[in-house]
Amino acid sequence: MPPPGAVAPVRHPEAPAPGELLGAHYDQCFGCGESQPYGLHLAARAGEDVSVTAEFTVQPAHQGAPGLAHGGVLVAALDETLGSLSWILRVIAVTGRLESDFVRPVPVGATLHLSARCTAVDGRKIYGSAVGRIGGPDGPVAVRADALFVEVKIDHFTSNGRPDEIQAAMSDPDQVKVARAFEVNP
Ligand SMILES: CCCCC/C=C\C/C=C\C/C=C\C/C=C\CCCC(=O)SCCNC(=O)CCNC(=O)[C@H](O)C(C)(C)COP(=O)(O)OP(=O)(O)OC[C@H]1O[C@@H](n2cnc3c(N)ncnc32)[C@H](O)[C@@H]1OP(=O)(O)O
Repeated sequence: MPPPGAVAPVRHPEAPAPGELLGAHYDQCFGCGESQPYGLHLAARAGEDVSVTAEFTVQPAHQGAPGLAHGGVLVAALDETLGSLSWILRVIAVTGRLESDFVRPVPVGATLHLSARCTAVDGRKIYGSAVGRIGGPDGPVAVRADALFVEVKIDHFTSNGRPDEIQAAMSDPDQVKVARAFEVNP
């Protein structure tokens, strides 16, 4: 729950337009990267205000029980969708806390229709909620989560990530472009 002093989130003036595909923030990301064979390959789009939508189809590699998605994978999908709100706020943030409810089992082959919105901002603390529905964008809720993200600087990654991957990312012009987009924040 956001504290009493929290304010409404503000859509960044240069945020992608509603409906625009956001693309991967890192090609090796388990959530959205194209280069992760068993990743979620989650594709997120900008929504109205400070919101996003995303889809993820459960693959056999994502099973927990026979024919059912692993709960941790579903939480990863919620986390990734919430993280994509960064593109709308133009702020780099990492998950500090994520509380999830599993409401319905999600079979392999099902597409999870996700939506997330930022509910409040309090300094570096960013609050958000997400749901995942099955059977269609208006289908029943299968999973949901409330989260607190904390704004960080780029050195959160460069100081803590394994040097091999950091060096590879910093020498990839596409990756540097993504990082730069978040550095200017009026
Ligand atoms: C060159 C390569 C660049 C690559 C990246 C480039 C660009 C990225 C761009 C876009 C991103 C787009 C999409 C991202 C999509 C998905 C990603 C998924 C997100 C994740 O999957 S990300 C991984 C999991 N995540 C972590 O790996 C975090 C580990 N963690 C920490 O790194 C620290 O823990 C941190 C930074 C969270 C805080 O540390 P800190 O020292 O900076 O700040 P501090 O502790 O003071 O907290 C400040 C205020 O938050 C409150 N607070 C903190 N944690 C709380 C909790 N759990 N519950 C309640 N309140 C909490 C405090 O109570 C205080 O509140 P107050 O100010 O009121 O006192």
